[in-house]
Amino acid sequence: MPQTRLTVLSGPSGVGKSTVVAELRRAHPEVWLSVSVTTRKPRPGETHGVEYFFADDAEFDRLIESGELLEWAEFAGNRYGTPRAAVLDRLAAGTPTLLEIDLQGARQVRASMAEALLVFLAPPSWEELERRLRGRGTEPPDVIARRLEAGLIEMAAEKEFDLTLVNTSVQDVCQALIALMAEADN
Ligand SMILES: Nc1ncnc2c1ncn2[C@@H]1O[C@H](COP(=O)(O)OP(=O)(O)OP(=O)(O)O)[C@@H](O)[C@H]1O
Ligand SMILES: Nc1nc2c(ncn2[C@@H]2O[C@H](COP(=O)(O)O)[C@@H](O)[C@H]2O)c(=O)[nH]1
Repeated sequence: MPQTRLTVLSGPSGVGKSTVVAELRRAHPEVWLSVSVTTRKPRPGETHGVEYFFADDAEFDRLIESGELLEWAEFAGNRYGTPRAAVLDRLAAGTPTLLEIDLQGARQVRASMAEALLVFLAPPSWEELERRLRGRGTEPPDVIARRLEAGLIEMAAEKEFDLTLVNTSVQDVCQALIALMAEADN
């Protein structure tokens, strides 16, 4: 089976990346989403090995030093990284493969895998982004402020991506994303 092209989905915190990816995987279970490692504490309902592999700082340091991460970044006070081997195995097997990561991680993927498809997920407006992030209710106000600060930087980097999808409708974004992934492999 041919090697597939890696797809990366990025965008500011609260734009709806996880929501879009969950819908995409519901409708297209053949797509494989990388499970990242993070030093962030689990939110209620999150399970080790499902949303994330939750790690302490020492374990994260070890993963960096051993070269086991394809990319990693510090985001709003926590570290996040993509386990390298699982991604390379899936790509080699021809599995449609998706990363949901921040801007710093997307830049690292671009540097190491020039052929990757980088998709920027944008909010319909800044006000709607704030509404979604606050409405999710998973972070205290100081963390929301840090995430919005990072969001300003992410929004300014939109042009670095191959294309932008505006998350007005989760269904529409999923359809566009799956079409892009199929196109990228042809
Ligand atoms: N198209 C949409 N219309 C309205 N609300 C949406 C839409 N997409 C996502 N949301 C809502 O916005 C909130 C943030 O979504 P989500 O957690 O998926 O964002 P995220 O980009 O993954 O955030 P983070 O980067 O912080 O993990 C959630 O409450 C979700 O239900
Ligand atoms: N560079 C990376 N960024 C990642 C990775 N996994 C997730 N993320 C991004 O972190 C923020 C915050 O996520 P949250 O779950 O705490 O809300 C968000 O932008 C994610 O896309 C990763 O492996 N590398």
